[in-house]
Amino acid sequence: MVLCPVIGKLQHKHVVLASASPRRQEILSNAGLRFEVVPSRFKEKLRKASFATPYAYAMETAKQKALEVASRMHQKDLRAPDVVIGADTIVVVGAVILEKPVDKQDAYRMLSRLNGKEHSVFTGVAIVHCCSKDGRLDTEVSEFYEETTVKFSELSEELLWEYINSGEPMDKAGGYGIQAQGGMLVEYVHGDFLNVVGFPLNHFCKELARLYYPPRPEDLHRVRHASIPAVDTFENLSDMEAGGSDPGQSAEGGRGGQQADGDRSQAPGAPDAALNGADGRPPLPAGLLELMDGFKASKVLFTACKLKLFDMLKDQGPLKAVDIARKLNACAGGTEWLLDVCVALGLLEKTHRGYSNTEVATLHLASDGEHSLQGLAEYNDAHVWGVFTRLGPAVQEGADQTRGALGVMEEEGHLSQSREMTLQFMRAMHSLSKLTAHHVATAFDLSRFTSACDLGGCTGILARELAQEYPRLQVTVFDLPEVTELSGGFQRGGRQTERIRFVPGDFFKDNLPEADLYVLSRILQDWPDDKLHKLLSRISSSCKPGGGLLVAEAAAEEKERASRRPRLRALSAGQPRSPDEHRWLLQRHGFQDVRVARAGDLLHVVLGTRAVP
Ligand SMILES: O=c1[nH]cc([C@@H]2O[C@H](COP(=O)(O)OP(=O)(O)OP(=O)(O)O)[C@@H](O)[C@H]2O)c(=O)[nH]1
Repeated sequence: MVLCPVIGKLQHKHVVLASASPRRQEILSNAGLRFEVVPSRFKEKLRKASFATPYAYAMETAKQKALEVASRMHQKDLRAPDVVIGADTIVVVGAVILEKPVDKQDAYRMLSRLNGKEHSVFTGVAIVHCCSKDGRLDTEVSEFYEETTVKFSELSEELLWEYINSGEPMDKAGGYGIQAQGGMLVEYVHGDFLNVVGFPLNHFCKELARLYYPPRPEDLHRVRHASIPAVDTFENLSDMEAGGSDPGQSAEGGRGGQQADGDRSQAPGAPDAALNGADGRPPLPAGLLELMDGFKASKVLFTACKLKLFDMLKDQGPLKAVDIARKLNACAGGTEWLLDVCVALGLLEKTHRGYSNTEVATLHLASDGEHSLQGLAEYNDAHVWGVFTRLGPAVQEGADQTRGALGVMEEEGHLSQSREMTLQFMRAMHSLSKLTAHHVATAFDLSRFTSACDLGGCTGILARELAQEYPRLQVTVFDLPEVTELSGGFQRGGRQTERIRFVPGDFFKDNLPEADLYVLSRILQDWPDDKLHKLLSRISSSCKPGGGLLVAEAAAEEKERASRRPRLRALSAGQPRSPDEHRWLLQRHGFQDVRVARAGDLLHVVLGTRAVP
């Protein structure tokens, strides 16, 4: 059976899988693909440091594996197969790339690195189309990669060795097989499971769809496939190839209702498949209606946070509406409305005993939790909300476009306004940094540095994470005096606090504290080019040769730049820069060996070493 019709496109072609991996063979034959297996002899010895990203390395290795097989087969028979597929799977933890262990000790080293942590698994895939012309081999290569995040539980030495002695780790990237006993080591997986096993089947089908069903230019505005198009969509597209009816209509009505920009939410205009009337009336624009109401939902969330509703229910819930109203000193009717909307939004639960928080509300909306986003909600309500009400006039009148249509940084100008505003800003940054600090601190191995200075480090969340991760590191948080003065209120005790100090100052004016490593986390995006160059040049002058600069910014690879969150933020904070732009900025300011890594879902991190001037 061929469920995915695009696989059927390869049915009559001579397809070769250039891989000895039994897992890849199984995944592809389970999908209905018929192919010959010719393991590649390409030695996986490319210089990792010469690649900008780990996935670039995996894609190049996959390509070389496939090309080696294509040219060997061509040389032998003077005939090449039609298609050769190559793949390479790697595990990335911090800045380190792990492949297959060479022996048990190596497997132990790998598994110890992964123990208790999150890591990324990348599989690079190359699809090589071959053609022999006048005895010469012509190839056309399409390549892509898929990333999956995997977290290991905390595992005992005993368990690690037991697993290693089972023999399973030896032919597996990172030293574990998630599909077998290695699955027991894993706490969670985010992304495509088969990608971890060795072949991202879903992305492969999308890539085939892209190659075999390119949309006609006139259909581009209508057919937007982020997912593998539904079977009926393909059939219509095939009809189109054969000169059939207009596929655009049915493609829109099919299951492919996701946006091409990578956002998983339904496209605003995309119809709900079940409501797509056959009577010629337009389908209900459910996504659009949801967008129209989006601001109301935000305001409900902000109001409930401001009233400290989630704090009250965390400590005292479940409570009846009248009791909540009494405690809030609010009107009973109004309170009940608010509570019921919170239930509808998935923030509260309602039973015969009254209202209580959902798990997500207790975790992220109560003010004292480790993962609380209260500060962000409060800041968005008090400030960003107002900024966005000026969007219309700002678009018309054309504010300073370098900072986005609104011409203001969300964070700009408030620090000097009032102590309360500064605190609100700090609470928002504190909330956000808690989500990302660990990823930033561990994106690269920073153990060679003994002192770090986090410029604009605000409440010291990242400093704390750095100190925790690197026991030799002394960390300075350098921020404006009005910020450092208030930062004490955010500190928790702990041994690593002894290695953190707060120094007041302005990074545009004052001498920067001495350090081996300078850190800029979510700072560069807030400044226009002239200021940014000024700041980088000041850091470059203070940084000794061999010292480092670590920059963390909103993830902004091409596909992400187009997606919803960064786009909305860009309205008030300017367009995020891509990893390549950051690499170039660091190089321009005297940093070499610049490397880029992902830090969780939200950020990318760039690390450069100061060259001898
Ligand atoms: O959870 C799992 N993770 C990884 C694997 C298997 O690991 C290897 C990865 O190695 P590589 O990409 O170099 O592929 P090879 O096996 O050497 O085959 P090639 O001939 O294609 O180079 C891969 O086999 C994964 O399947 C796993 O099984 N589980």
